[in-house]
Amino acid sequence: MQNSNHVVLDVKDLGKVFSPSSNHFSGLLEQLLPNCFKKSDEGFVALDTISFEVRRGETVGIIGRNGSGKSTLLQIICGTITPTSGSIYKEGRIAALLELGAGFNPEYTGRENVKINASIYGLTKREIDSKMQSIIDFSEIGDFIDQPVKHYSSGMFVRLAFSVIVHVDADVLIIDEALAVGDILFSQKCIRFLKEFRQRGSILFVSHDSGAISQLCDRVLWIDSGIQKGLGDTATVLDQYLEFLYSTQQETQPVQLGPLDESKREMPALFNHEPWYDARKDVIETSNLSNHIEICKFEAQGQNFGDGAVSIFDAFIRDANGRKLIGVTGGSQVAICFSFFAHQDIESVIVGFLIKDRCGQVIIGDNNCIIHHENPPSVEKGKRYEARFGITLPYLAVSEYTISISVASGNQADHVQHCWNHNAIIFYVEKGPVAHGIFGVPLEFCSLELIEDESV
Ligand SMILES: Nc1ncnc2c1ncn2[C@@H]1O[C@H](COP(=O)(O)OP(=O)(O)OP(=O)(O)O)[C@@H](O)[C@H]1O
Repeated sequence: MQNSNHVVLDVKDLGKVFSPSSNHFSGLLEQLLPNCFKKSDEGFVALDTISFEVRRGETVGIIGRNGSGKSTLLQIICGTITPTSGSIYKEGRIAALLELGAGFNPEYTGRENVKINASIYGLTKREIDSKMQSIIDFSEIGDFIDQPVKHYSSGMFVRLAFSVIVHVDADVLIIDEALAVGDILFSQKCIRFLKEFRQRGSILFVSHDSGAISQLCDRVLWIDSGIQKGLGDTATVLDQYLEFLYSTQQETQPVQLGPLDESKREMPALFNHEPWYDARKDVIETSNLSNHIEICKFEAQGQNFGDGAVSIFDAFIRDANGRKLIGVTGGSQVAICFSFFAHQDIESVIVGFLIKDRCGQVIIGDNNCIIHHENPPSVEKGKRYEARFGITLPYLAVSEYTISISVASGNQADHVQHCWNHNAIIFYVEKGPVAHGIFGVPLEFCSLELIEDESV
């Protein structure tokens, strides 16, 4: 289904204040993390004037750190918590997968809980009976369906609860984080269902997993400490959120440096070995499957964040001979490069890049941590440097891509961002040989062998 302008969920100026006595746990958290908490005279402000809408056929993601108010918001929308202020307009049948086991009675069997749950969603007894086997099959919990759910693992709870909402013909699905529980095969099955559901319904999806959010969501709402920090297209809001997670640092210093004139510089060959071998290379390169990639110029004014100890002033792609490229084909050896100026001496420098697709999903990302693990590089104040990552480009699927680049220091687990540039390089792929998947790799051979002849 195409997104329409028809609004199925309209949340306006929603607020929630928990009374001080309502939860000892939040009181404890408040003592431990005082900066994360806002108080009002009446109690703890869990949500403060949240407004957004979900249109028919749209998938909206909700992100935010732990305790930011995501579950509270979903519970208010589902009617299990009353808001302190604001209003909600809802249309159609809403099915929700909230916290683990919510809505299940632990003493009843899985089958009994399915009956109760499905009837709450408005299914008749006849409908429930006709769908029961399919619900059990989807959940893959087998004979456990006749055990009391108090004996279920958390994964089994999610399987059964998800299976119920798959079968209730909802117009709007509300999913809280739950896909993180359970095994990867079931998670993939759920993601496949949600992708298919998007064709006919709307989804509100809470997750800490920006990969899942970028795969599924058209727009994202970002909440922090109960305050709406962002609402907009997925890639933009995920970038803002990432920036915020690093935001203990100050603004980047303004970039005033231009690219260096390379016309008089000798550039040595960057690679000393052959690129990959693809048995289809000649066909691909001489046909309209050639994976031509058009590269845009570095945008100095692109979004930066970091503590400003370095300024990135150029980013580009070089070919194997070191020439800056405006176009390239998938399967070529290239170096993803960027130059920066060091405003101070820095040790243990980490340089890295992320290639993301149009939805903000990371396709490839790497840094120098492993290659330089024995001898991490340092930079000196007042000097310019160029970071280069030599890779063989895979064949990329038709899309628009961006490359984010960064300079940090420390180690993989614990580092300070000096300068992160979102979307430093933008490039486009208009055609290519990728048959399935996100990108293609060389097909070195493909054969069909006779292994036994039973006709003789
Ligand atoms: N019943 C309650 N009484 C008092 N405070 C509550 C209550 N329920 C939630 N809170 C507080 O409201 C805040 C928001 O909680 P909520 O569970 O909505 O956050 P969240 O974003 O879903 O977190 P997480 O990502 O960890 O699931 C937290 O500080 C929490 O302690």
